[in-house]
Amino acid sequence: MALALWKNLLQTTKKRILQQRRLSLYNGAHGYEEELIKKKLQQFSGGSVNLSKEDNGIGILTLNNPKLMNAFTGTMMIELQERVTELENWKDGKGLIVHGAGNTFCSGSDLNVVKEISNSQDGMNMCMFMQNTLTRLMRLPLISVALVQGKAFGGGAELTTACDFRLMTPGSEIRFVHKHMGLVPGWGGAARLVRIVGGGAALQLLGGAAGVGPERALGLRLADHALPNADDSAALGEARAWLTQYTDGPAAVIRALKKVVTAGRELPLEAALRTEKDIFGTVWGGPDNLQALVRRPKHR
Ligand SMILES: CC[C@@H](C(=O)O)C(=O)SCCNC(=O)CCNC(=O)[C@H](O)C(C)(C)COP(=O)(O)OP(=O)(O)OC[C@H]1O[C@@H](n2cnc3c(N)ncnc32)[C@H](O)[C@@H]1OP(=O)(O)O
Repeated sequence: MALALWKNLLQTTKKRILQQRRLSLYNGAHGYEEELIKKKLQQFSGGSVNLSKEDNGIGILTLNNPKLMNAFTGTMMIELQERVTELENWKDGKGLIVHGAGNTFCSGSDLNVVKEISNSQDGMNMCMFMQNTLTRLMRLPLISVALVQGKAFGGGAELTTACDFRLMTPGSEIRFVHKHMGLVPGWGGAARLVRIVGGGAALQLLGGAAGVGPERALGLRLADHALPNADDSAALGEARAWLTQYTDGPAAVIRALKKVVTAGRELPLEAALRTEKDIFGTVWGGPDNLQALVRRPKHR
């Protein structure tokens, strides 16, 4: 009995590790040394990344380092990875809101950390670490929203692009400041930005390194909606209400919807079609489908 349980646990753990590898971009074959960079990042502590999972299937991910405008310390990068793993294992989840504490989003990497890891090996490992985490965040079977209050600068701007939608409050600003730091985005922000706004607008945003408020962001299709309220809890409530219009419904169906969109977004057409077929197979004839057939709703 104990042996069977142990074997089961081993198998589940192996499956989970394999799944994380499949969803990640980099491994040892790419010269990526995860344990090395985690050990390094662990030295730079401060702030936290918190997750609360609500009964409505919406997760609230909070970047919590308001003293530094929610800049990412080393331990926050590690905590973000841990929270993403938690979300991958949350089978009832349907949506996710990413926001910052204290009425602001995130001012990127903590510049004190950047200075300490400015050598090439640490820089490449940190870049791969954050790309892995943000790619897994983007691929979660949850409809995700970045709630941009205050400033989303540098890596903070990059993080917004790993969400499906960006909502902006009055006075908020997304700004790719990398040029002024002698850098280009390294957390996958450029590749994702091109897919969101197109190559021309991405070059304007990166080359100009200027702040973009809600109105211009809506025009560029960088933002999906402007919220009326800048106040912390009111904005969170409004973001929740906005997201609920898309997450309302059975978890299995909402999660399957996000998966077919991820496939369409990332795969060549034939592979995306095959994936869509496989995901279709998971809901066809399933409980939600059979119940709908009994109800026979009219979609007037
Ligand atoms: C690979 C790295 C790259 C990436 O990941 O893509 C990066 O992200 S590099 C970091 C890019 N971000 C920045 O350069 C932001 C720098 N900060 C600012 O421009 C301003 O602080 C602000 C964000 C516009 C806010 O200005 P303001 O409202 O006037 O507040 P303060 O400047 O007084 O900020 C309060 C406090 O927070 C500290 N702070 C802010 N951002 C960071 C940061 N990224 N790293 C470290 N510390 C940060 C700021 O220094 C203030 O602290 P004190 O000086 O102790 O008061």
